[in-house]
Amino acid sequence: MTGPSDRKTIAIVGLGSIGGIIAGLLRAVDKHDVIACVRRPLDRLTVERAEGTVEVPQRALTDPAAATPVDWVLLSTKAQDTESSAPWLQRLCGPRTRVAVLQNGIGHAERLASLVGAATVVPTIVYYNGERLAPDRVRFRRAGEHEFAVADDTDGRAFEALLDGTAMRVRRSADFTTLAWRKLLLNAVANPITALTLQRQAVFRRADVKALCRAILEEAANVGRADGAQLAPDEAELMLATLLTYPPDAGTSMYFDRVAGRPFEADALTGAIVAAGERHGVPTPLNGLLLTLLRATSDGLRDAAQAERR
Ligand SMILES: NC(=O)C1=CN([C@@H]2O[C@H](COP(=O)(O)OP(=O)(O)OC[C@H]3O[C@@H](n4cnc5c(N)ncnc54)[C@H](OP(=O)(O)O)[C@@H]3O)[C@@H](O)[C@H]2O)C=CC1
Ligand SMILES: CC(C)(CO)C(=O)C(=O)O
Repeated sequence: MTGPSDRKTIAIVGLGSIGGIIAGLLRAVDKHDVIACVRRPLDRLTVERAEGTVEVPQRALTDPAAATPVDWVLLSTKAQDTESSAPWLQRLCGPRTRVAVLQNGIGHAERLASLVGAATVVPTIVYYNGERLAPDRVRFRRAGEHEFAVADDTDGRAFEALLDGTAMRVRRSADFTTLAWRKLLLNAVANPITALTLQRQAVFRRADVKALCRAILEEAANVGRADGAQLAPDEAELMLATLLTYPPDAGTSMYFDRVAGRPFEADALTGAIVAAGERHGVPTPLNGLLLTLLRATSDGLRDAAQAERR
């Protein structure tokens, strides 16, 4: 049972697919004070999910100057928007604040180190699938046995406790690096292929796409092993099998960016694999090719959006 002293203040920066879902579910349980840190006003949130739709009022701030230090920040912007979240982090972080990073990719702590002052960074792996249907409406799909993974330490346990009552299942692991690489492998194929083909996950049912994914995954897994991840000899095959457990009509975060004409999270995902390959002397021709295509497509979307605004 939550006592008055267990009630925490939680600020969520990045109220999109992933942040909208966790904000809505935390608010519904009402064990903590949830503040949405947003760029446009928001007073309600609806989360669609298999167990039933949740509709909650939402307290929101639109100006970082109005924010004060909180117990927890949940950062769920795209990785490339981390820098632009700095004014929020500056106001929300104090020495007793924990900043849980709800972003794909590896190296969360390094990405955040210069932005959080004396606060503690808590890396997380997000397994659920989110789709933003409107600024105040998100769709939540579970994928696999857990919604999150964290390190099995004091901060990881505190994150798990924070979500108590939300029905979010948190895996604690003594080998966070391996889990982070496994998730990155999934993103190495799921995100680029859906974004570049402009198709939802049904595209992974094609034999030619599966063969391509297998080759991309084998290359990326070699990099992960060199980076310290304990990956199985048949990790590529395992990841492909995991990918095929997603419903064919599920999208990916990068697919939604393509549809909306937003820049891609290319450098934090495929780019992280290529960069780690360079560091360890492991060749990455396929991931390198994907990275070039992603960057070129992403820049094209940005240029088209700018031209439309003129
Ligand atoms: N979607 C998914 O299924 C999954 C996504 N992830 C990862 O989760 C992270 C978030 O992805 P996702 O939720 O899909 O992304 P979205 O694009 O849906 O949401 C990102 C949100 O960040 C907000 N934002 C960006 N910059 C700022 C800023 N400076 N201040 C305040 N808000 C800001 C955007 O606001 P605005 O609306 O104003 O643009 C938007 O609401 C990514 O790292 C992604 O890879 C992980 C697992 C699954
Ligand atoms: C694994 C997947 C595809 C789940 O939504 C994801 O992490 C993303 O969309 O970024």
